[in-house]
Order: sequence, then structure tokens, then C-alpha cells
Amino acid sequence: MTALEVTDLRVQYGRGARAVRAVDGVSLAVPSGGTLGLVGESGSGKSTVARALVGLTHGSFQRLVVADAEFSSWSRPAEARVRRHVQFITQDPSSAFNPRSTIGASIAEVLASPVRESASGTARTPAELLELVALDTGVARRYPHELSGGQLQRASIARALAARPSVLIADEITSALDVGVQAGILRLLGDLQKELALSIVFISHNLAVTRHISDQVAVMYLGRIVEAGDSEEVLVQSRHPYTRALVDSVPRLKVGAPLRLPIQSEPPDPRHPPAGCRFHPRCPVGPQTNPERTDCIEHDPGTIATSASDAACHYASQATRTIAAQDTPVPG
Ligand SMILES: Nc1ncnc2c1ncn2[C@@H]1O[C@H](COP(=O)(O)OP(=O)(O)OP(=O)(O)O)[C@@H](O)[C@H]1O
Repeated sequence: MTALEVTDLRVQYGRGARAVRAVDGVSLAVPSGGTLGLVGESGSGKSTVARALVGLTHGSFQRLVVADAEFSSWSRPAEARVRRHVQFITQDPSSAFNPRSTIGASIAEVLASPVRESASGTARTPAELLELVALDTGVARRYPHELSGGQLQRASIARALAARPSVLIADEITSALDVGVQAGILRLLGDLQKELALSIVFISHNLAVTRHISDQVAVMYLGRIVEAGDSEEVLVQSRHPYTRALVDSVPRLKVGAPLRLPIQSEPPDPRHPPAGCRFHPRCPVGPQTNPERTDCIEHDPGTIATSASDAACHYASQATRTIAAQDTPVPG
């Protein structure tokens, strides 16, 4: 079964000279019951992909498959299918709650909604859902501002699960939390995935955490996927120089901090992506250091579908990179 798949997703912000192609032909498939990690620098388009997949941002695509139903454009049936099967959790769990409603009332609202009614399986109560995310059932009587960040994130997961989704899109869900609390949320996500057979899109700045939690990883650069494949393959035996630069930045990372590449230059203006390979002006093995590599300037290596296990680089290497244990500070 295909939990979630999209082909040629495109999202543009603004028009004319100021238009930004934030997502420029992304094709991804979430392994059923598994996790697809989405990584890349700040501004590479990860959140826009997530928001477009749930219809919060308007995008176009060639094909969208949600729980085995296929659509060729956004339509009411496509929206309904997404609302029924896909839930979105963000870095800011308070956005999932009405500050004037108790946590229990907010969860009950989802349980009573048409989305929930069409779901299969036995109904759960707010108390059962809170237990599922390891919160005391008394939390149902509390208001969002009375909970800690970690408790509120657990409550937002409980609220998302009230709809009985088959897919969870988790956008930087641990980046605002302390390391210890992060570890608990990540363990919870893993346990829930096994128990409920959830398929997960895990978006994160943290490569170590992404490697730990994901079966497959897709690396985004300027709106495109530049490398994709098995998580170990991509993050340990990276083929794309951009992925290697990301991996090399890990020791310098503070948990949750934006990625800083060990490359001098700033990312290009997304309104005017470079011709040829979009990474060539910053590439440590591209034409700056190897003038004979004119392909990088003249030919666009395109984008990679997550099903392909490949890198969009004319000189993709198989160089094995071993991330030293001390460089992968997986919380917990
Ligand atoms: N509402 C918006 N209006 C205009 N441009 C936007 C908007 N949201 C995002 N962008 C632009 O789209 C591009 C992709 O942004 P996006 O937030 O999707 O990246 P990201 O990889 O999720 O970054 P981060 O990790 O910082 O969240 C960036 O160039 C960003 O400036």
C-alpha cells in the first residue's frame, strides 16, 4: 500500500521578478509504516513541501497518492482524503490548540469531527489518547498554557492521533525542546509508529536524529531533492557534495540550530537560482576548484525522486564517509 506519494510537486511564492520557486519539482514516496526524513539548510523548501502536502500552501503536482487513492490535482475528494489520512504536527504545538479550551475538549473536538467519523477502528476517548502519548489523564482538564513544551507536544500528537491518520508529517517537532525532552518525544514517535503502523515524514535540521529515526532520507537544496535513498547510504556514504557538506557540519551543530555549511559562501538568492547545477557556485569539488568541470555550469543535473536512491550531481562519488560516534549526538 502507498501511504503518501507525490510526483512533481511545485510551489511558487510571489509573482514576476520576486517569485520564489520554493518547491521545484519534488517527487517523494513515504514508505508504508516507515519514515522518510527530509533534511536541508534553512530555506531549502522542507516546510513548504510539508504544508503543500496537507493543502495549507497551494501547490501543483502531477500525481498525488494518499492511502491508495490517486489524484491529478487538488479537488474536494483529494482534500478530504488528505484530511482523513494525513496529520501535520509542527514545532509550535500551541498552534494546534485553542488557548481557551481544555486539552480534553480540543481532543474531543477532533473525535467528534466528520474526519474521525469516517475513520475505521474503535473510537478512543481523550483519556485513552493521552495515555497513548504517556500523559496523565488529568491533563485533559488543563489548558495549553499550563503544560510544559514537551507535554504540549505530546498533547498535540494525541490530538493528531484522534483522527486515526495513517501518515504523520512532523515538521521540526523537537527543535524547540531541551535535548532530554527531545529524546522522549522521538522514542514516543518510534513506539507509536510500531503500535499504529504509522508512516512518517520527519523534517529536521538535526542530521543525527534524522539518521536515527528514518528509513529513507531525502536531501533538499533550493527547492529540489538533490540526493535520496536509504538513510545510512545517504548520510554515511553520501554521494552529493552538498550532502557531504551537511554531514561535515554536524560536529559544529548545536541541537536545533540552523545548519551552517562548512562552505564560505551564502546560499544563492532563491529568486535567481544559478544555471547548471544550483550548487556549483558553492561546491567544494565543482568548477571553482576544478575548472575542467564545465558540466556543472552548463548542464542541470535535475532533481531526484525519493524512490531512485541517487544523487543529482554530474560527479557524484561513492566516497565512504564514516560519521564518528562523537559526531552523532542522538539525544538519549
Ligand atoms: N510565505 C512565504 N512567502 C514568500 N516566501 C516564502 C514563504 N515561506 C517560505 N518562503 C521562501 O520559500 C523558500 C523555502 O522556505 P521553507 O520555509 O519551505 O524552507 P525550509 O527548508 O523549511 O526552512 P526552515 O528550515 O528554516 O524552516 C525560502 O526561500 C523562503 O524564504
